[in-house]
Amino acid sequence: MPTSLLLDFVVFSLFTYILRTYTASLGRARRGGLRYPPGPRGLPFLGNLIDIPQRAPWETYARWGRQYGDVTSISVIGRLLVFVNSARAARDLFEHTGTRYMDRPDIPIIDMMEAHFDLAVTRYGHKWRVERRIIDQNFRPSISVTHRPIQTVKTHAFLRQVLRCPEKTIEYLKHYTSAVVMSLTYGYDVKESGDHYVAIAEELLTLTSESTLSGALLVNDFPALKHLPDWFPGTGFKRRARHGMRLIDEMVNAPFNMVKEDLLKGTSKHSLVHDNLDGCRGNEAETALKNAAASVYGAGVETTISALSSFLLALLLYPDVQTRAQAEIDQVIGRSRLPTFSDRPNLPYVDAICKELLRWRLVLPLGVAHATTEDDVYKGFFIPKGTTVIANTWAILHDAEAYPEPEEFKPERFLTEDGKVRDDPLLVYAFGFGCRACPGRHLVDSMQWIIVVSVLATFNVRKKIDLNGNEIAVEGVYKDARIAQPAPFDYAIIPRHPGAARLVQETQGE
Ligand code: HEM
Repeated sequence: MPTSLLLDFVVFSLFTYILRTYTASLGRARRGGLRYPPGPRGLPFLGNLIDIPQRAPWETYARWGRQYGDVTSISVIGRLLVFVNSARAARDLFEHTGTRYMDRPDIPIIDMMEAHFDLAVTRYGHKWRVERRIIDQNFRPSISVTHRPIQTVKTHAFLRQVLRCPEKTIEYLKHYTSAVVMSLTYGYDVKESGDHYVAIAEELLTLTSESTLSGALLVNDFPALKHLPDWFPGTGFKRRARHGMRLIDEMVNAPFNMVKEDLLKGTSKHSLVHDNLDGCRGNEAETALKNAAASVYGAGVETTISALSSFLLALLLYPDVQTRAQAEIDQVIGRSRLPTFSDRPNLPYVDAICKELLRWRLVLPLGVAHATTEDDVYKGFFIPKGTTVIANTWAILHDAEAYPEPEEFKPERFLTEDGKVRDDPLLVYAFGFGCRACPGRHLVDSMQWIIVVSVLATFNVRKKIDLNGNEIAVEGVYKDARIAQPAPFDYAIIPRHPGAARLVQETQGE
């Protein structure tokens, strides 16, 4: 029996390969002799599967970009992948071609989990437009301004937590991010530890992120595998998919139903769901709202935590940055009050730190993969409909010509000679491209700024001292993951002066 199933698998895989090769040959007919974008030569059948590195793949793709051209392609088991390695090519493909590059690729494990609630993986079309509109309307700049009071209250709660237990600062940064997002989306106050909704969402995000990493699951390259029975060796991905479905059901429905119940009881607070439920007519509209709300958590929390964790790391590795920012804050605000959003125009160096944080350790070095909705020809190379197109944002924002010494954390690169904040045309690509660009970018802008300025105003972040009185070295290493995450590192964080601790304590009861 297993032998016949193994045979089935081989037949299915060959079928997949032949189908892709056949589709490619149709493509060849359509492309009238044009070649695919250049790239490294692959092996028969596997193509470039073994050329995809597990560590920092964006560096390899950038090298291919220098070797073969800004737009490079490889083939993985008959599937074409295109990498975009320069700002100019990204503009040409993503901004000057309408919606031709605005689809998402199919990912078999995502289909198996039925994770289509998530806007970030939703194919371009009606469902995407409806759910995207809900998020755009609730996070556009004029609405984002109204989110500031919640961000300020949650920031002060974070400062008090750090004062009480500084060694848990990273944990509290995570709490701050989910607290802001859950409050804006569902009007829900996240518990300080062991929160059910946060635990479910975190488990699901880890599961999907591990399952979609390149090479992580064979089923993503051989979709035919999903037809194997559950007991067949190596089909653990099926259990994983079923577990994912259960988590999704809980993550999408539980907080949404909580708001509905609270509305009936008259205890619901203002939030994205609360404010939009009234206008919901019918099941389809309600599902769209439910999906949009869950997408905000799915796309907004891990990404923002990544940027804020890199902030602590940057302060440890670049102590001069901390000193200069604190001097600016002392001069503009003094030491007798906490910063507020109205101080922002007078603190250009703090703004420059926030910009450099988005560039230095990119939250999503390869963005989120796009796909083509129709055939295209770029500079004489053929890119067929359905091709996965990956923007190498890391290569764009680490280009040494645009950003000298790109690996260094240098906020001053975002200042003009007379100390004003410089408008940088490329940084926006940290949030993606065209109509798929991140709808949460205005929220991030204020959520990140208020934490950065408040920490700098009240605490000193220093290297931790070991039992022998020596500083513990900080390597600044990142884990291998789709969303950048610093590997655990040691730090000490102490109030800057006695008055700072008092200011933080005085926020109790807000
Ligand atoms: C530092 C924090 C963040 C970064 C760097 C970031 C970056 C990105 C990027 C690169 C994309 C893909 C864009 C593309 O396909 O070209 C994206 C998509 C998305 N982001 Fe963010 N994001 C952040 C925070 C947030 C927040 C707080 C929200 C909450 C509203 C959010 C909601 C979304 C959604 C819903 C999508 C999917 C958009 C679509 O496919 O149409 N993000 N983000």
